[in-house]
This record gives sequence, C-alpha cells and structure tokens, in this order.
Amino acid sequence: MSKFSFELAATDGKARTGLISTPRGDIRTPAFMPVGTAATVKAMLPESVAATGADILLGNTYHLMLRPTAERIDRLGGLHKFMNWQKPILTDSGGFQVMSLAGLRKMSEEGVKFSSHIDGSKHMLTPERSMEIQKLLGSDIVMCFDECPALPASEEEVAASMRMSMRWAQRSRDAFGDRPGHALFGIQQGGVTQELRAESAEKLREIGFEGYAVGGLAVGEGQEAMFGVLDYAPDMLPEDKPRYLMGVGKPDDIVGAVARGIDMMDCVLPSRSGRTGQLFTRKGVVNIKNARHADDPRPLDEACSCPACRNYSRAYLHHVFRAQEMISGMLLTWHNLQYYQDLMQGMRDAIAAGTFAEFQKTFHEERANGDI
Ligand SMILES: Nc1nc2c(CCNCC3CCCC3)c3[nH]c(NCCc4ccccc4)nc3cc2c(=O)[nH]1
Ligand SMILES: [Zn+2]
Repeated sequence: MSKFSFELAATDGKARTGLISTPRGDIRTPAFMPVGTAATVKAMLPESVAATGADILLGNTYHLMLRPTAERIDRLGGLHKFMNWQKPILTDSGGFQVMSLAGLRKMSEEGVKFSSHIDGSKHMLTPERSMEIQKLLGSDIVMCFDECPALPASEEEVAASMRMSMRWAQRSRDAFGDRPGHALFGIQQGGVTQELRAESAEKLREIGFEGYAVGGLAVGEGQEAMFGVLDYAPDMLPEDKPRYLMGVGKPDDIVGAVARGIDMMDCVLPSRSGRTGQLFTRKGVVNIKNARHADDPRPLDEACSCPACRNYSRAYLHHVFRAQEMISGMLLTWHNLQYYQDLMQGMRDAIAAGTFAEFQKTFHEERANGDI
C-alpha cells in the first residue's frame, strides 16, 4: 500500500504546480475536482468524467449518510466500487451541507442534530461520526468536521465558530486513526479577519494534517473580499502540503485562486450551470437557451475536444435544451467539465513554463472581447 504524498514540481510567483500521489492514483495540481454528490456526477458516466481529465472527484457525507447510508455502501464494497470510479475520491465532512440543506438543526459542542431533507428522519453528525462515515465510504481524502459560519456574522461569532471548528479538528484527527494511504485535511476558518485566520492556521499546524483547506469562503462575501483573504491565508498553511479552496468557483475565481497559491478546488457550478444551459468558453459564458443560437451551424467552441463541440452545432444544443431532452444535460455538463479541466491543464503548463502571468493576461483579454 503506497502512501499519500505531495511533490511540488514548479512555482511561478505564488502559483504552484505539482502532484499528489495516492494508492488509487495521482492528482495533478492545480486540480479541479468535479462534484459527485449522490455517488454520481450528474448526467455523466464515470468514464466520461475521467475522459474530461479529472483525476479525483468529490463525494458527500451528508447526502450519502441519508441515502443509501454509509453502512450500505460499505457492505457493497465502498464508494469507489459502488459508483465505478477507481481513482481518488475526496469527501466533505457534511457540516457545511447540513447548514445549507437540512431542516430543523440544533448545534452544540457535541455536533449537529438535524432532520433529513429527504424524509425528515432524525440524524446527528459529530466529528467522530463524520470520520466513521467517511471511512465506511472508503474515501481517500477525508475532511475534518467543521462549521462554516453563515454570513452576516460578527467577528465575535466568527471567532467562536472558528474555535469550535478547531476543537472539532482535534476530535476529527483523534477519531481518524492510523490509515496509511489515506489523508485527513484540516479546514482553516476565521472569516475575513486576518488574526482569526492566523489563529486557525496555527492550531491546525499544531494538530498536523496531510493537507489544509481554506474554508469559510465563497459564502457570499464576493470575489474582492475572497481574494483579499487569499492574498494572505494560503501562506499561513504549510508550504509542502496541498492547499484546497472549498467551493470555488467561477473560472475567473479559479485563476485568481491559483495565482494566490491554491492547489485544489471544487464547485458544483460547471455541472449545475451546464444543466441550466450556461456554457463556459474561453470568450465568456454562452447561454445556449438564447434564440440567437437556433440556426447557428458552428460548434460551441472549435478549440474544445468534448463531444458537444466535436459532433454538434450550437443549433442542435439549443434545440435539445429547449426540448429538455436528456442528451442536453449530458452534452452541456460534459462541455463545462471539459472546459474546467482544460483551464486547469493550461495553468499547470503555464506555471511549469514560467508563463503564468501571460496565461492570466490572455485569459482575461479573451473574455473581454465578447463575440461569443
Ligand atoms: N466542510 C466545508 N465545506 C465547505 C464547502 C463545501 C465544498 N463543496 C463540497 C461538495 C461536496 C458535495 C457537495 C459540494 C463550501 N462551499 C462553498 N461555497 C460554494 C458556493 C457555491 C454554491 C453553489 C453553486 C456555486 C458555488 N464554501 C464552502 C465552505 C466550506 C467550509 O468552510 N467547510
Ligand atoms: Zn466542448
């Protein structure tokens, strides 16, 4: 059983490119991780997700503990076997999803009591239970059980919440146990307050993790405030370990985060917006629902290698979207995930070549020119 390790290959300014090695395969960084909430990346076969270039995908403790339950997935051989994805899987710890999805929630030092948004059944998540669920799922990268404070929140509330998350991080570490080849990532909290971010980073370093996430962002603070935090927060985390920015984001958020030293990101945006007809291209977002595409014989993006761009016209994509045909979600999701993976590959190449500044310049210029 080989172990979990991270090698930096090159840096360009604060941007880094490297490789996370795990027993289930390597993850090229900077990496974008598609979200597979209910043991599926919606509208995609696993082999299609792999074909886009994704090295790792996300599973979700909250959804899977409710349905079909972690115990059932364990009995059936674990999440990799269950969903036919043999590469690495990272699972979030569930706390964030409880706060955004569950009904009737009761927070305490122990954890969170909540009722299922599916059938109203009662559940409890604690650091210990979250570690147990993620172990039953068999995920390769496990996230600490944390609390992400909802905005607006006073500095005192953010401080108290961060300190509870740090106590939960210790309990997560203690409950995780010794699992060679698997990783436990700590999650930095502290809102947009530098001193609180520093206190959180110090506590996480003391406990010691195989990777570190920047949490508590992309919760409505806006890109400027998020970048403001990213101008200092990643540097507070150990330089030789992966840095994971949770829940991000739009393509320009991603480029800006990589420029500030982030190695991994996840977001539902490419898949969710694919299903609503929002298509990401180098020149900006195309809304395929718009009538102007009805007679357009051109591909969406002639530079894209995905099936939607290789084999179909904009007119066809417009038609199947309007007709709400199932192939629409499949093609549009595939395109958006391919766009995100091509964006990551472009950044990995640029950082390795020392041309990341030019990459950023071209990225923004192409989008500004419109005419998509
Ligand atoms: N543990 C934890 N998770 C966070 C998450 C969930 C990351 N995706 C998990 C996947 C696992 C399964 C589901 C997702 C976040 N997501 C966001 N923003 C998403 C913003 C967004 C929402 C909808 C559309 C686009 C962007 N901020 C986050 C902060 C935290 C955090 O502090 N702690
Ligand atoms: Zn495409």
